[in-house]
Amino acid sequence: MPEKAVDDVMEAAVGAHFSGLRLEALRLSSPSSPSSPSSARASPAAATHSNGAVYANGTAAAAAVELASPPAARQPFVIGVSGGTASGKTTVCDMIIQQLHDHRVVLVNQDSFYRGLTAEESARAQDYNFDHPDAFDTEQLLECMGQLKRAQPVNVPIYDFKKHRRCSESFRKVNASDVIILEGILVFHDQRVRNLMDMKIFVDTDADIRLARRIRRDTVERGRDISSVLDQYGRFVKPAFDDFVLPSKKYADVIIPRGGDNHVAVDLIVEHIRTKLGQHDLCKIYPNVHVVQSTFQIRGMHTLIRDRDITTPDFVFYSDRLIRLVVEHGLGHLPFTEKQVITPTDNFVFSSNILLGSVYMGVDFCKKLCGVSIVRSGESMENALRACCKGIKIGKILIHRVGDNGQQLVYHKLPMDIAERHVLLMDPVLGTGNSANQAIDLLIRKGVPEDRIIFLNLISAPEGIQCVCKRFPLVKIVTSEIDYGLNEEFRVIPGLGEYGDRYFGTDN
Ligand SMILES: Nc1nc2c(ncn2[C@@H]2O[C@H](COP(=O)(O)OP(=O)(O)OP(=O)(O)O)[C@@H](O)[C@H]2O)c(=O)[nH]1
Ligand SMILES: O=P(O)(O)OC[C@H]1O[C@H](OP(=O)(O)OP(=O)(O)O)[C@H](O)[C@@H]1O
Repeated sequence: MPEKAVDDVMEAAVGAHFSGLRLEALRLSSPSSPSSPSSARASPAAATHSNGAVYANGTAAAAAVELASPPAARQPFVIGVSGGTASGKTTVCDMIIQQLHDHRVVLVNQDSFYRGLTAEESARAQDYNFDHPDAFDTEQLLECMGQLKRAQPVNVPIYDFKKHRRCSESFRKVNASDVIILEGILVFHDQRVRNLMDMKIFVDTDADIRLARRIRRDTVERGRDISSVLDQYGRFVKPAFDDFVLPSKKYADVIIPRGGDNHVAVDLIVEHIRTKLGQHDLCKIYPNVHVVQSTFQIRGMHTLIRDRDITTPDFVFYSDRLIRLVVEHGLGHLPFTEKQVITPTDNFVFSSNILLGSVYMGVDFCKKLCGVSIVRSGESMENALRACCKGIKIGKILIHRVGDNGQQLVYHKLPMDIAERHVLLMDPVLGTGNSANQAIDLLIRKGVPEDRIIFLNLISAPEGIQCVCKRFPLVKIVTSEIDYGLNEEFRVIPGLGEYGDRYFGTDN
């Protein structure tokens, strides 16, 4: 916490009561500690790691170990879509892209990797087998897909179906994305290409329908006459389908009959992809980590509060909206009991001719709970909790990092009977996890069972999640976004800067 902010809290604490609990002790930067928030984190007594980064003592050392290996960027989800010629692969891909509108999705066509014919081959294009695996430059395809999987942009070649060759000067720039769809007649043929895929879809459409479509498409869009289309079909397209495409169907995870007409299949596929995308890899490793399901609204609010140029009132407004969502989500992890109520709407009982209200089978909220905010930023979450849970008791924890020896002292004011309550611990930013671990440690020493603590925050660094989950595997973490990682100054990146300063307007 910057010194100015510390003074403000000190001042406020002199006579202030928070939620009926008097704040007795505070977490402060010591006078000797530098006012810069970043240096306040890495104390002079901190250990220097072999990579040159400096880490604070205590539990931060655990985070330091994690920092040794940079957080893995989230890998894109790769979907392979195969099927015979004109089976409707493009339509299926378009439908998936449309339905995944709140994610970044890119389409890569295997067609783009046609080798392109030499002048000699071009002169006899009617004798060239475009449906054989050798017609594609699979090495280049693998290279491009590898780059995209590493979240790097690539230049994909552009193939001209009329001239049977690549446009040598122009490329299509494809950016890194959440989802990559690789589509083509032979994308399941090569095992190395298959291995890149998280999901394989085979579009299965009757051969006569495909042939009819192919005739229409090749004559209208690709400048060919019917007899050449039928000749190519009989000599190359059908034999290659039988020899290469159909045998690769066995690798598919999902087979879609009738292609793009099959809306139910596409809906189910999209639902599955959504679930997979919603699960950050860390959520798979640590089942107690929960990320609020992303929507355009949530991403829009994050875009606003992360923008360094946003005004303080707007920062507060959109933070509050996000906090409310996180709090509601967190409350959803509390235990409940079943409860029935009678609604005012009459329900006719035939046997006795009596009108009764209708029965609603519901649940009852957990009563024994309280909030605990980590001062100062955590206090920004108190109103949202109060708005959801009328009259809830809220305690405070303030953590002080003593400048020279890195030792951390924790002062607190907590409800007397906290050991009997479920605790919603609040702090908008989970960085190294050091503050959260100190707070959780204190709660456990006060008798709160580990599995009754739910830590609510807006953004988490993977390092913080690992640090908390390793030490307290039963604590639930509820967050609205997991960021890329920490920088050398232990700040979350991309992050949102000094949350407390921005929220309370102490950032000048
Ligand atoms: N004559 C000719 N045919 C080509 C050439 N390049 C590719 N093809 C054909 O293009 C076909 C591949 O495209 P398709 O899979 O049918 O096209 P698509 O648009 O992805 O198919 P759907 O979306 O499933 O309708 C192969 O069967 C090849 O025979 C070319 O330069 N000349
Ligand atoms: O996970 P960590 O690495 O411990 O970092 C997270 C802490 O940093 C922020 O507080 P800050 O020190 O900026 O103080 P403030 O909340 O009082 O502004 C945040 O609110 C957490 O308390």
